[in-house]
Amino acid sequence: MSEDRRPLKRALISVYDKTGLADLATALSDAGVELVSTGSTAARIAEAGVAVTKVEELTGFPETLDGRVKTLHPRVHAGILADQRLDSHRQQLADLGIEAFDLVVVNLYPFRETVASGAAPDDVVEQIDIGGPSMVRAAAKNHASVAVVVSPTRYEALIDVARSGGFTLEQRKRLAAEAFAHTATYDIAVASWFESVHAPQPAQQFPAWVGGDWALSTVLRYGENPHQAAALYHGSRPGIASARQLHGKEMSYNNYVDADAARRAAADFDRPAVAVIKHANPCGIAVADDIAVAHAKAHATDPVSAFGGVIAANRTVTAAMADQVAEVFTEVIVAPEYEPRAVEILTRKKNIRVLICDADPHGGGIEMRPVSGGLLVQRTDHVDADGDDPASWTLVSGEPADERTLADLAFAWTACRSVKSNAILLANDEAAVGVGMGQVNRVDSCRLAVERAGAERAAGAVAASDAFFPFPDGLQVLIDAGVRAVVQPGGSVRDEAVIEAAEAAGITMYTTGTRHFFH
Ligand SMILES: NC(=O)c1ncn([C@@H]2O[C@H](COP(=O)(O)O)[C@@H](O)[C@H]2O)c1NC=O
Repeated sequence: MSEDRRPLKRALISVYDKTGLADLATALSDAGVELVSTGSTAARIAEAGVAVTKVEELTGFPETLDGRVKTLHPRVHAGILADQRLDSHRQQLADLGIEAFDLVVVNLYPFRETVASGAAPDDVVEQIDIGGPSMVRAAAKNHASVAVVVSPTRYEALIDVARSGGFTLEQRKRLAAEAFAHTATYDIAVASWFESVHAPQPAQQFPAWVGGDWALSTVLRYGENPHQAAALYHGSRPGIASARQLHGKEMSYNNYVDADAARRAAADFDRPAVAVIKHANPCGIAVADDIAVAHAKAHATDPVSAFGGVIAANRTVTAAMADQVAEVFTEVIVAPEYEPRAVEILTRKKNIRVLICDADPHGGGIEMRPVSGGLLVQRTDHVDADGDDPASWTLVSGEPADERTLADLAFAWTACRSVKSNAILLANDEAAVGVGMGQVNRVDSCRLAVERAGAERAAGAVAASDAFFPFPDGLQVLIDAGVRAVVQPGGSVRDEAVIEAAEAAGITMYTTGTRHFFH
């Protein structure tokens, strides 16, 4: 037996979640561990036919105030906190007639779940566990003497250890680290609820404090580049970090970034939509009545760039779409669902990563981006913001668009939102035909979009610009390429000159009054 291994002789068990409790109590008792427990935990252990001492027998004080005070007693906490390496602590316990604990098993009141259930504030407050975290923190602090277990997922290992002589110091330290993370996560949930929901400051749009709560999902092979170590963490909201992978190699750092961008792009549309992403930008995006048709159109935007792309669909992937996808080397496909036949088709391809993720990519309504020394927080950019509905647009040049042109403009305007600024997107038949992305001036984005489209597709296309044209030069590039209608936010000090250029060319131009920068 390792020197720092401490046998488990006496355990305090107080759990809200009784999963696996009877088996645990039976196994611990069989291994010679004496059990002390709170109200309904003790009742459940006794029901399993296992000897247990009620905590009130230990404290000589009844569990009171509707359970608000059960274990908050020196006889409990001295038993947890005594550093059993110290003669003085052992002596003091002996003088006080208190027995030490070697093991604390606690799980907490379901605070998060109670909030999620929509319970009334008073009921939520009642689910703030006080005694539980106190015991967990005390045991974690005293890991030199005590092992602490905060999750039923650890019971199996705990039983093995109880039978084989107890935890080593290294193991107790790991359990303590887990326990402190557990209570910290719990307190972040409580503090966040108080800050944002229970005690908001109406004069202030954003909370005075934001807590982070990220758990390691996996260590990735590497980061953006092979020399960068990287890992994936997940939070409490569902999203790409918790997507289910049905097939394919391990997701990479860049795969996650691109899959997130792809989902964001496809989710902006109500109709079936497909986005093909490369380096976080769409190289193809389209809508149609059928998801396979949307994919065929999105692929046709730029078949060269689609090679090695990341595809997101906002509908169930059909066998017809899967057949098309299987023909092109694709890194990742992510969708809310797949037809069984589509999975069969896709999983025949060795390299494609097939992901299911049906979480709303805009869920939560808040976006956070770390910057050095801080965090930028903003409300999520929504396509349904004022200005996105064509009915609210202002016709500033040319004839009002016919139905088809207006549908193409609305598509281009929405699709343009997922293109990194400066963004210009040319579209036809509700599919992108040329995308100019990420340029440091708008003229270059216009040139790029036209070049990508090619002369034939640019002529007669519509165009969307994510922000106003600061000069007529960018617009002129589009006009010269034969673009028939343009939608842009407007609002430049040179709007007049820009509108004049549109009028001189006789093209239709709408302003939206809303900008959709994306960095
Ligand atoms: N108040 C206390 O002294 C106290 N001591 C333990 N608890 C919690 O009570 C629960 C277990 O209670 P029971 O065994 O009655 O189901 C555990 O989730 C534990 O974290 C307490 N409850 C809340 O603070």
